[in-house]
Amino acid sequence: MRVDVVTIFPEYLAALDVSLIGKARRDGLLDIRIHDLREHTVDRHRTVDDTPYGGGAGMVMKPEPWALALEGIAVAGAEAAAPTAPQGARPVLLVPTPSGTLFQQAVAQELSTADHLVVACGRYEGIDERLFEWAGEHFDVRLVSLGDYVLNGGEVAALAMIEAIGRLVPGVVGNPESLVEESHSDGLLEYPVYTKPSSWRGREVPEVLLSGDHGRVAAWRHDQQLERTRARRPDLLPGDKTAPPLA
Ligand SMILES: NCc1ccc(-c2ccccc2)nc1
Repeated sequence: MRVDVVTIFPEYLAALDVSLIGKARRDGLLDIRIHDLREHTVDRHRTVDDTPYGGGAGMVMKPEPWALALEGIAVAGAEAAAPTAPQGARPVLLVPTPSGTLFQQAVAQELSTADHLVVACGRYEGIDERLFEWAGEHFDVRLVSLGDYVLNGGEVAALAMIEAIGRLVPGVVGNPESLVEESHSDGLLEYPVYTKPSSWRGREVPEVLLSGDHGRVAAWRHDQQLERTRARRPDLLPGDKTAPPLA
């Protein structure tokens, strides 16, 4: 998967050089490129923002630098893909924003199959809306939120989304088994985990986990998932949310 990230703070994305995603880049599984939006400004002050029409506090990001940056990426992506992929789907333009649809595991799963992901990290009060209208002609535009809170820009959310998506690309996680029993992969929160020592500061590992009875362990773990989901995220449970409490 090719991932291009556009930002005025390229250094913010240095975390993508580390750990699992960093290894996937070095292994060639993820082709991640970071672009400085200011490289696509056309004035000597390298202006990326201006005051909002209609007044109000803060500044708005100008559309032209974004269009120039995204055009260059779309062309480069198409050229890089041309020899192998037929005229494939349009690149996905992923825009972290508090006004987006909720980014969830199902969205990460869907986007992990994209050939080309372009992530636009806004700052200030956001990007001129006309940029997204223009981008719709060239990209599959996805405005997505991580949750109902506001950051100072899209970079932190971009890191989270790229990790959530990138780790699902085949080969990135060594043992695909570990992707199966994760929170949200089966619609429930994950069960509690334990490791050595079996007795720690007077606290014991649940006996069932030491029993060697794989059937009992699986049943106990599923019960724990249900109990945790009911207690912490009843909204994830299918059907009647007012299910009676556990007996
Ligand atoms: N829901 C997480 C999230 C994502 C993006 C932003 C953001 C803030 C300012 C400018 C551009 C994006 N804030 C929160």
